[in-house]
Amino acid sequence: MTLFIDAGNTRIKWRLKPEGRPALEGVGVLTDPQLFQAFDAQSVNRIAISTVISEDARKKLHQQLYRALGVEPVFHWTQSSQCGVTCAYDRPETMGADRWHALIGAWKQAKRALLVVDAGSALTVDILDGQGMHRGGYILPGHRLMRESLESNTARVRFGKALSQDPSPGKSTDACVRNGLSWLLQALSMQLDALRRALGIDVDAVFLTGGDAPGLMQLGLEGCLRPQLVLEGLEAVDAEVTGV
Ligand SMILES: Nc1ncnc2c1ncn2[C@@H]1O[C@H](COP(=O)(O)OP(=O)(O)OP(=O)(O)O)[C@@H](O)[C@H]1O
Ligand SMILES: CC(C)(CO)[C@@H](O)C(=O)NCCC(=O)O
Ligand SMILES: [K+]
Repeated sequence: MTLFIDAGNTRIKWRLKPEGRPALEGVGVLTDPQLFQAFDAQSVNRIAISTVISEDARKKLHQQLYRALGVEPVFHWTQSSQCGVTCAYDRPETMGADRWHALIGAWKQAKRALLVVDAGSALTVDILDGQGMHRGGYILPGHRLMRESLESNTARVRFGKALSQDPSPGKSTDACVRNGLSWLLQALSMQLDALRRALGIDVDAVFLTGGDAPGLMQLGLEGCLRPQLVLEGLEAVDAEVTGV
């Protein structure tokens, strides 16, 4: 069976699909040596990967998987056109494979104009029109990266880790920062909503994924939560390549 992997900048998500049995899924971090020990070495005969990690980290992941499972993994990258979706980039190979696979996962389901919001380490927004043409997107720092950049570039702005869902003005450093990020993400939700309406996209065609997606929904962003959207697109791409 095939092992599907989405290796992001922070976390790695995987899915195994045994025939006739429910899929096995998991989340981990690349530095965990136990990560792949859960897989039965006998039964995995193909590994398909979507990744945005550095070339060094990618080579390491390749080695780890080969050692653990005896299978050479196949890496899937952004193409100019695939599975009905056409990339807007002049240089498609420079667009993150996670964005591409998320778009394909969403297109496979919706087959109409749609938005994908991936709120992971970075937050990305991508637009597809009703013909599957990618109309471009946005890349922003994610919630954790925004907090970290504030913390590491100021001396006196110190605050707690807990996320806030309160966008009201703060009256302490901690509340100013935490509520400030909520306020910003609420503004982002409003922008996304305006974009969606301007493009005539209904709520069911807004696909939300990534660790911070539930938080965005709590701040008012409407859409469908699809935590495994990248893996879903990766599966479609791999099926097209292998002809299964
Ligand atoms: N258990 C968790 N571990 C890490 N991040 C988490 C967790 N729960 C929520 N988050 C939030 O999720 C965000 C990271 O999302 P996600 O796990 O999708 O990242 P990622 O997939 O590793 O990132 P990317 O794919 O963009 O590299 C962080 O900004 C953090 O606020
Ligand atoms: C933007 C991220 C980090 C989101 O995971 C990833 O898709 C990436 O590394 N992209 C490369 C740059 C681009 O997509 O244009
Ligand atoms: K991601």
